[in-house]
Amino acid sequence: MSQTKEQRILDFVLQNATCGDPQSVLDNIDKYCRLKEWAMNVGDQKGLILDNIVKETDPSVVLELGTYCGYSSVRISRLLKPGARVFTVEMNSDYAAIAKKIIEFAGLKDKVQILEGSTSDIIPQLKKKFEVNTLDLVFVDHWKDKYKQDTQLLEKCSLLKRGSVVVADNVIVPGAPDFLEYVRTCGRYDCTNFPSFLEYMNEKDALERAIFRG
Ligand SMILES: O=C(NCc1cccc(CNc2ccc3[nH]ncc3c2)c1)c1cc(-c2ccc(F)cc2)cc(O)c1O
Ligand SMILES: [Mg+2]
Repeated sequence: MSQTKEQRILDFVLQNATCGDPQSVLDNIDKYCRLKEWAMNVGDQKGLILDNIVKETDPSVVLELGTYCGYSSVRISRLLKPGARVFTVEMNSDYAAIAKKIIEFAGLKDKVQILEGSTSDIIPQLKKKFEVNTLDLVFVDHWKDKYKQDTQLLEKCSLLKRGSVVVADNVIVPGAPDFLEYVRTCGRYDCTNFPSFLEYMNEKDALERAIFRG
């Protein structure tokens, strides 16, 4: 059966990274996607900015929208204190299967729970089904036209508290203009833009950090 790009990324990690070493998993995904085949991981440059935001926030409960191959799940969960958790939502079951293997290879399966399905269905279940009270950090990296509606859904489901940090990837490329306009003008967030570059390319991109005011 012909392989997918995501299967080739997984194979490269299994053959070249060190089992139980999250940094080697990240380094090998970045190496493959820079040298062989581009893929939509947040990447090493935006990844360093994300690392700093995670370290500053020191979150106990993280929600990620858009798992893909698990690169940012590994990136975030490798920095968490014992007992802290990442819930990551992925609608594409092929991506979810690859991510599961990459997260397990990195030795982080006890910190990360992959929730398969649409954010629209899963976000309203987080409190009752997954025993979430509020979220300390949200990393938004799924369909760009769902960023705004899902941020509003998080508010509606009372999953954000004062100080909850929402970080969005790709606010320049592909862009999420309605999300940016919303968080910057609705009066409920303190926003900061972190200019960087599109993963593995020289094109400008940015992360946006929106801290919920409560
Ligand atoms: O589009 C992107 N990522 C999102 C994404 C894309 C496809 C499938 C899914 C499926 N996953 C999923 C998960 C949960 C969900 N809940 N509801 C729906 C749903 C869906 C998600 C993306 C694109 C580029 C990019 C491409 C081309 C280019 F030229 C420049 C830049 C760079 C990135 O960094 C990106 O992140
Ligand atoms: Mg992205």
